[in-house]
Amino acid sequence: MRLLINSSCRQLLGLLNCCEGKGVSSAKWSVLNPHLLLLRQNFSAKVTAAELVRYWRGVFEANKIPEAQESSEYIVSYVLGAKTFHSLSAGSLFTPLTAEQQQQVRQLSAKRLQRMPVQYVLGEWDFGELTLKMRPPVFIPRPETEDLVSLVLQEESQRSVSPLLNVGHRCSTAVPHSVILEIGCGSGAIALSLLSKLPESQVIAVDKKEAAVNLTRENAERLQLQDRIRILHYDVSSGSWDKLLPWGPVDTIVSNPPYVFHGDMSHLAEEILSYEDLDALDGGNDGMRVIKKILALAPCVLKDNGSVFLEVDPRHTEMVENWLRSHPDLSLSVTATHKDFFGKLRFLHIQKHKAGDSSCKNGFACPNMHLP
Ligand SMILES: C[S@@+](CC[C@H](N)C(=O)[O-])C[C@H]1O[C@@H](n2cnc3c(N)ncnc32)[C@H](O)[C@@H]1O
Repeated sequence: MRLLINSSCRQLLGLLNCCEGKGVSSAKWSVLNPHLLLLRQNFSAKVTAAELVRYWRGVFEANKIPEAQESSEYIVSYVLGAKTFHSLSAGSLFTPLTAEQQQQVRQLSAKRLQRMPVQYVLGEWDFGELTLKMRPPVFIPRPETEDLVSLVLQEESQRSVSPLLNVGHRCSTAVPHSVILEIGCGSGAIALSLLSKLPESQVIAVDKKEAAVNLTRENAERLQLQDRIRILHYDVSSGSWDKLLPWGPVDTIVSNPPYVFHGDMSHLAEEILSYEDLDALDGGNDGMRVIKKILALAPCVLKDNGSVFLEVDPRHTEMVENWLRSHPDLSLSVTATHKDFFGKLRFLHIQKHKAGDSSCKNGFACPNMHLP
């Protein structure tokens, strides 16, 4: 990293000498080339947020760092205690940063220059209305997954207005609180968003990676949502399922599983390949390695008519339908597909049919768990 900065400074000094010698005024050059601000910064402590953003954008661009403008805005805003550059007041935009603040910006920018995703650089990121701690290599939640949460919330709101429940001789609109199982919780983005919106619900959040389990736990405590969540170190390929039922069969399973086709993995951005856990993304040759395990598990832990909500690759919508048709013993079928905000088929709603052959009795081996 230091090498990168040093070499770009050396090049810059060469360029400066060369250009000023050819009659380009230094004032004009400083507009053309934000690198000059670094040199200025070394001589003068008075650097404003706007100037720093401009300067680091230039350094990032010179080093071919993607999203140079956004990266520098996020870093400078973070150091000034704001979420976005646009939310900074005019006062803080043009007030010089202290030496400590400038140093913090330098340290964070140095990480970004090493292609670290800005979410890990800052150590936190927003998902919906929650601010979550981020730590490599735990998967960084993507914005489209917020729509997966919305689909589960929609289903929950329908449940709460559905048929009147007969409570003894009285009728009531009360619906028993739902139990939701999230498979592959990562930082806890989905599980904690659901808990924060569903004050009566309970969530079991599982992940096969200890780093993810720990981060979900930390985020749950930071958000004070730890009382209604069980966070378990669990691999859905393990073939066991009884530990997933602390509250009995679940109403809903939700998952954003690893679903990238193995052949597509090498096309991912350097930021992802170098910092994120590739196991969180790689879905095997057909992208369905973990999806099939979730579907095989579903009838064992779901209530009758329970739902599975999955985020998938657009190619999976048809593949999953075909796979479920060829496994009728699972008693599952796709009831809806939904597009993401790019218009790509991204989400599947799958439902368990009412008590079929596959319904599993708690404590007995589930016949579906050994499907490939
Ligand atoms: C795409 S990430 C999703 C993380 C989080 N739910 C989100 O949307 O930000 C997939 C997660 O599934 C976990 N995972 C992968 N294989 C698994 C398995 N066999 N059993 C349980 N979790 C698994 C990974 O560790 C990773 O945290």
